[in-house]
Amino acid sequence: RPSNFPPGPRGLPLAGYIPFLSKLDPEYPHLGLKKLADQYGPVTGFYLGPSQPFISVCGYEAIKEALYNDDLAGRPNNAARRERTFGQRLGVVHNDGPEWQEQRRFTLRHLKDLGFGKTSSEGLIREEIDDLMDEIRLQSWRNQPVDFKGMFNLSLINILWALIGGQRFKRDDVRLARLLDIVDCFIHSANFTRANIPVPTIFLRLFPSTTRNFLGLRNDLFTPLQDFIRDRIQEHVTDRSDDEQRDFIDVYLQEMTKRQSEGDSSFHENQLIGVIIDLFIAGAETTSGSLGFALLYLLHHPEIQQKIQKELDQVCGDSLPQLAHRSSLLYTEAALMEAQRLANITPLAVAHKALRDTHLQGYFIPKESIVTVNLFTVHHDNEFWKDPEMFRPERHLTPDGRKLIKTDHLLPFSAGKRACLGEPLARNTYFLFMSSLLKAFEFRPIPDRPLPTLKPKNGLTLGYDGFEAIVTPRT
Ligand code: HEM
Repeated sequence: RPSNFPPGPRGLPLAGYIPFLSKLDPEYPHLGLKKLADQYGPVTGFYLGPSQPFISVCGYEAIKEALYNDDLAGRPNNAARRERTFGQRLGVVHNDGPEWQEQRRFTLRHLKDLGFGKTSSEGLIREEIDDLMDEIRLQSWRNQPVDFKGMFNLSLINILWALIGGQRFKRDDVRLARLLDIVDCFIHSANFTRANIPVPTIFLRLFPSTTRNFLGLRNDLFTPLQDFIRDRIQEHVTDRSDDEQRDFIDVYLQEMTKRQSEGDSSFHENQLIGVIIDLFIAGAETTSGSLGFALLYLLHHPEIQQKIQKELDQVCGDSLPQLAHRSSLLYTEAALMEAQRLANITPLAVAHKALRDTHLQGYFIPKESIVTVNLFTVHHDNEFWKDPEMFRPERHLTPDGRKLIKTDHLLPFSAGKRACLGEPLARNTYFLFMSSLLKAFEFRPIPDRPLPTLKPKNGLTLGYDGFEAIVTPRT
């Protein structure tokens, strides 16, 4: 250990702390790392194997410092991660340096031009809400319970795919079902901390499935998704025109042509596939998990559901809520914030990496350290929230209920240079789906059955377990 390295457990020679990682908390890595913070302090350091430093950052002060230190805005780079994108470092989520900057800026700018997070995408989101409501009406016919397992993923992939590829899928499209399975299986078979263990490429080549299972990185699942995206890109190549840019693929292809004539360029077909896979993986499960957990909390708290519905009726009258209503729907907004705080969909964000030697809370952080920010510990900060385990929307409102309290103790999308790229779209989607569903329907638990569990399904993000509810139209 270099001098002034953060305090933490020693582990074994050569293996470092690897054998003990899963023992910290067998189910949830963020809870395991929190235990280390309780013992060693907010910045804890240990080694994965003989030479890979791992820094776990917990608590508001240390996390804020880490997120705004640009030296910590890199991403781990290992062979297992590169497998997802043809053995190269591509895309936005697992990239860094000038290539990441260029791809992130381009993606964000052009998705915004296409309506990402603006009112112009409201129609697109509304179309998916209408379709989802039809499905709920169909399932709830004659008071049958509605099954919410995987219910939202399809709508969310459709919103993303409309912006990226200019199409939407039907609910019974088998290609879509397969893509959704891939995303779900990849995210929920993964283990956040083990995924960072540096495994040499030779092991991946010689024992691919053992290594993937050990790391919890099932990159082999991506082949059909890559093929699907490549086919759609080829369709765009043949039928696109320079005069009309229908979607993100058109815009990207145009940039590719322009840049390639200029020589060396980070814009190429495999890069585009990497970016699209990132948008799918980062965008669908996170938003779907947020919606599922918000509904679950409201099944557990019918009085809060009624209060939201009362506000929706007062503000929106007979119509479904729109983005324009948002600033008047303060209680609804507070309840949605509270559900995000408690659900902790991304409790450890995405792993960061130290791009150069730096310091955090006075400790020395060596270049190439993997750094995790435990957002869960901010959302469950006893001192700040007082009763963090309680679902209490009022905590996000001033005492007279007339203003929302915005605080950076609520960080579902993280912060700093690496903050979520999809935040504007995610916020609008989350608000429009939840408010529309609650305006149109009442959600109740199934009588004589235990309330559905709030215990999250583990993985790279925390998901809700499938649940059923009685859904009745509101008059
Ligand atoms: C409620 C839904 C969402 C939540 C809670 C969420 C949360 C997050 C978090 C915590 C990070 C990691 C930040 C860090 O490393 O410090 C992240 C990164 C990212 N998110 Fe989201 N996200 C959501 C929706 C979306 C959507 C809809 C998209 C795309 C359309 C998206 C695209 C991305 C991308 C591309 C990154 C990587 C950014 C980078 O590394 O530069 N996310 N998100």
